[in-house]
Parts: sequence; structure tokens; C-alpha cells
Amino acid sequence: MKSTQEEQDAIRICKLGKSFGDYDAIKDVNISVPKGAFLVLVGPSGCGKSTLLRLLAGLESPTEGEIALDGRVVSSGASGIAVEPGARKAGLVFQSYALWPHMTVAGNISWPLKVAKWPKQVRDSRVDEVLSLLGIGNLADRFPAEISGGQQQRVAIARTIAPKPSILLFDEPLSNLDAKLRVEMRSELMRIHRATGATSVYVTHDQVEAMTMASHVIVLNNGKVEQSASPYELLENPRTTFVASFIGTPPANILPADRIGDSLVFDDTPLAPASFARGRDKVQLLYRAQDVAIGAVEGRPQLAGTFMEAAPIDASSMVSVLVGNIRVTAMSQGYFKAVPGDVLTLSLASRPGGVFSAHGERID
Ligand SMILES: Nc1ncnc2c1ncn2[C@@H]1O[C@H](COP(=O)(O)OP(=O)(O)OP(=O)(O)O)[C@@H](O)[C@H]1O
Repeated sequence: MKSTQEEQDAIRICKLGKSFGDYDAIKDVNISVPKGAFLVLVGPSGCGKSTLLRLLAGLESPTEGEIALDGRVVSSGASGIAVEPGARKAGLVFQSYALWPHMTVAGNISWPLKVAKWPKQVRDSRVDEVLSLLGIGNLADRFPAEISGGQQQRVAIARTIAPKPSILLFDEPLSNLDAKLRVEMRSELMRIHRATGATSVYVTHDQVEAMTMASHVIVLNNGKVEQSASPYELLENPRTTFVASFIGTPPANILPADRIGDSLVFDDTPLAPASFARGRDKVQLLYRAQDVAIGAVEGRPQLAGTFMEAAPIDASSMVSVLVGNIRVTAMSQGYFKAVPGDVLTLSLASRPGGVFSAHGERID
């Protein structure tokens, strides 16, 4: 008997593993995604994001474990179930648009419906519907070579959603677009996600994209799930130093500290009471950039470092300072000016935003 929760999950992945020869690209991944969620997969290059998406799409078969879409097992390493990509009700949008150059925009969108043997009238009305949903009705009779990159991406999305898949899979769909168009397309994609009611899985390198679009985020590291949470939860409660130093703009500072006497000390400066280490000799302390002030603040732990660079972000500056051999990032109001090599004083918040073991697991 399936539980109600299992029935409500659009995607359920159990103990999934995928090896290429003796290389394990995906290791023991367990995920459940509720219907209608917008799940974003993030992680450094080579961590297995595209492989996981391809496993969902049915373009790869798992070595171990199981994938169920809408309550139906579509892949199983053990029992050899492998439902064809076309029979999964999952539509994949690639980074490259892969439109058929000899077909018009309408022809491109209509083609998968024709292959699925939709009657002509139903097909034509669905093509009109998605053309208007994507705001590209005026391009229906043009060929791919006669439209811009951004318009081609819209056509690729229209083609994917035309057969009404219940799961939309996106593999870095915006990475070929310029920055302004990316921002526009982000909101467009969210609108389409809501309008279709589909569950979306979206792979990106761009963590701003991840944090603005996702209802759920999975951070992958070396083929494993490092943390699965809402964007807010990832920022507030990163489970590991890996997540803390990957998520956030800028990512949080992680300072290694040794227990000396009754303090935790970094760069000869006591930062926090030794009790925070729960008996450990070495820990790592998290300070968000906004918890690091430039200049001396009385009563706060102070560090001396050398100025490296400053980057403007909106009306603030993101300032990087080298303390020992650790790069510490601070946020400063306005446009911060200094010469590389200048010695700066940094004042830290009176308590760290998190305490992690020397291996990077959160302990407080
Ligand atoms: N067909 C394959 N044969 C052998 N190794 C593969 C194959 N496909 C992927 N890999 C390896 O599996 C690992 C994960 O690859 P994947 O493309 O999933 O990473 P990714 O997180 O999507 O990376 P990127 O962000 O750079 O696109 C990489 O080390 C890659 O070299």
C-alpha cells in the first residue's frame, strides 16, 4: 500500500546510483518532490546535476535504485524497469535549443504532437495555446534561423510543454542568453511553471537563479545530496561548510578555529567561547559577510588583514580581505575604496552564525 504522501509526490528517488565504468557519478541519492514544486539542482561542475536530470528523463539508466514519477516506477536498477523517455510524461528543455531548422516555429511545436498521434484539430489548437502562453504567436510562420536566441529558447520551451508533460526538466536552459534576457526569462519560466501546473526540475550553475526560482533546492556535491531544503533554510541553516560556502551572494565566510584555553581562536584572536566546540579541539566558524564590519568596533573580535579587492553590488561593496591565508568577505555601504595591500581592521559579530566540525558538519 502506498502512503498518501507517496501518492502526492511527483518524483520519488530511492537509493539511486549511477556509475560510468568504475566512476560513481551519482551515489545513494534519495529525494521526494511534491507535485507542483520547482526543484532546483545546484552544485559545482561535475557534481552530477545533468546525470541526475538525464536519469529522470530516461536518457540514462540507473546502476542502482529506483525512480518513480507520479507514483509509477519508471526506472529500477534492480528489476530492470526502464520506461522509454517518450512514455514518461516528462519534457526536457536543453541548453542548446535543438530546433528543427527546416520546420517553422509552429511546425516545431506541432511535431511532437504529431508523433504522439494527436488529431490535427486538437494539435493546431494546442499549438495556438502554447504560442500565446509564450507570447510568440507572431513568430508562428518563421524558421528558427529567422528568430533571435531568446525567441528560439521560447520556441524550445513551447515545444516541450505542448504535449502537457506533468514534469518539466530544464538543463541550464538560460545559460546561452545575455544577463538581461536571463532575468526576464526567469520570471517567464516561473509563470509557465505555474500556468502548466507541472512539477519542474531545473539544473543551473547560477545560484542567484536557484535562489530566486526554487521552492526546493538540492545541493549536490560529488554525486551525493549535500542538503535538500528551501532556499531560505539553506541560507539560514546550512548543514555543512560546503553548502555555506557555495550558497549565498557572497557565500558565508568559514574561519578555522582552535580551542586554546577557554576560547576558540583564529589568527591569534579569540572569537567565541570554547564551549561552542562541544569538546572538539578544532572547529570552523561561520560569519556572513554582513556580520563582518570594516573598521574597529569596540567589544567585537577584531582581525587585521590586507585589502584584496572590492566589487560594487547595488549600493554596497563586497570587500575581500586576506587574513592569514584566508579570504574574508565583508559588505560595506556605498563605494569602498582602498589600494590592494592596504591593511584593514575587520570586526566580527560577537557570535558566529554557525559552528561546524573540522570535517564540515554542523554542530551548532
Ligand atoms: N557518459 C559518461 N561517461 C563517463 N563519465 C560521465 C558521463 N557522463 C557524465 N560523466 C561524468 O560524471 C560526472 C558528473 O557529470 P555531470 O555532467 O552530471 O555533471 P554536472 O554537475 O552536470 O556538471 P556541469 O555543471 O559541468 O555540467 C562528471 O565527472 C562526468 O565527467
